[in-house]
Amino acid sequence: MIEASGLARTFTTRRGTVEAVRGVDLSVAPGEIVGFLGPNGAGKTTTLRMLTTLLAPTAGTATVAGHDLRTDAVGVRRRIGYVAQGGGAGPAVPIGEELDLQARLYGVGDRAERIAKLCARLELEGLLDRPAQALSGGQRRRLDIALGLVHRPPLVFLDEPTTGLDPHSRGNLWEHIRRMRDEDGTTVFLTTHYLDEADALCDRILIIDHGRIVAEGTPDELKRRVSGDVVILELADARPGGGPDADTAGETGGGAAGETGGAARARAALAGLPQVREAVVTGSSVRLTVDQGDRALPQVVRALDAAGVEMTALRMARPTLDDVFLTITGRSLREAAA
Ligand SMILES: Nc1ncnc2c1ncn2[C@@H]1O[C@H](COP(=O)(O)OP(=O)(O)OP(=O)(O)O)[C@@H](O)[C@H]1O
Repeated sequence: MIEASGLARTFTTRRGTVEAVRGVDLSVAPGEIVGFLGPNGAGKTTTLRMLTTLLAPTAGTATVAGHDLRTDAVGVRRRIGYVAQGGGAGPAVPIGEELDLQARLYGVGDRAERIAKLCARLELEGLLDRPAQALSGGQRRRLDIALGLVHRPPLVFLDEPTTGLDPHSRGNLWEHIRRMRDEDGTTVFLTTHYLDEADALCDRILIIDHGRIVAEGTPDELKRRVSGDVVILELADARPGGGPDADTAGETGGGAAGETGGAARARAALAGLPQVREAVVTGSSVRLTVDQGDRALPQVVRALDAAGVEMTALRMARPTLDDVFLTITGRSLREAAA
């Protein structure tokens, strides 16, 4: 649905040249929800504006929804929907008229039917007499999406769709975006700087920083690639020698001298498991870094059982996308966006 190669854009300002996008290659399959994630100023909007024909690339080529970006911008525009970043109060006309005008502009034949269906789908029924200024933030974003979808585009671009919405409205909008794909097969390309949004909504994520794509994959792949999963064990008996009178457990890592009895036995039992990459002991806790935690967990339990190591608790934690960004760029996404 999208194939782009070496897409770049520089801006010339009074202060000099800004390389907003420095050569982006990307490929989006039909029916995918792809998230373009990065901090403020990373180049997300500039890339989106190029892919939607609003901005000419300085270099690179792309085919979008079957049409060449450089030679057939009109063809691209007919086949895509673009929902720009939120903001602005919108015109004072009733939203029903706004939707009707948009449908006329695109030459939609069955306008009334299309608008009724979209409004039912996006929970805008009963609001058609109101102007956009009289809508809540969530309703306004749903109207923006309805306007972008009125001509049934197979591909829709959403620029930061949930920025400024409260958590309930964000969750609600995610549902609508998912349904758009599940029920109509619409391909969705969205930008966001919310990690939870990319994680919850997207099949695949592209991470952009300083105008370049620095990582790409499903949310799970990205998290696994960077840090593995973390399993935390609480040992019933972590004291030296395992005896009831022993006192300090101490902090050890990597099998240091003075490791406690239970912890030493746990480490020995886990050493042979291929999925366990690292074990760090802190007091009575053992923190394991493992590949594919859901598969490793039963084996960890069996190995500890066989070695007679008693546990009081066992939990698995997944690395977050923020960990991914931190590992790749050396900065947290929040710091980078500040
Ligand atoms: N018209 C312009 N003229 C000069 N510089 C620009 C222009 N548009 C964008 N830039 C610069 O290009 C870089 C990328 O901007 P862009 O808006 O694409 O980032 P973004 O990732 O979408 O950020 P945000 O999350 O804040 O929307 C920034 O340094 C920005 O200041």
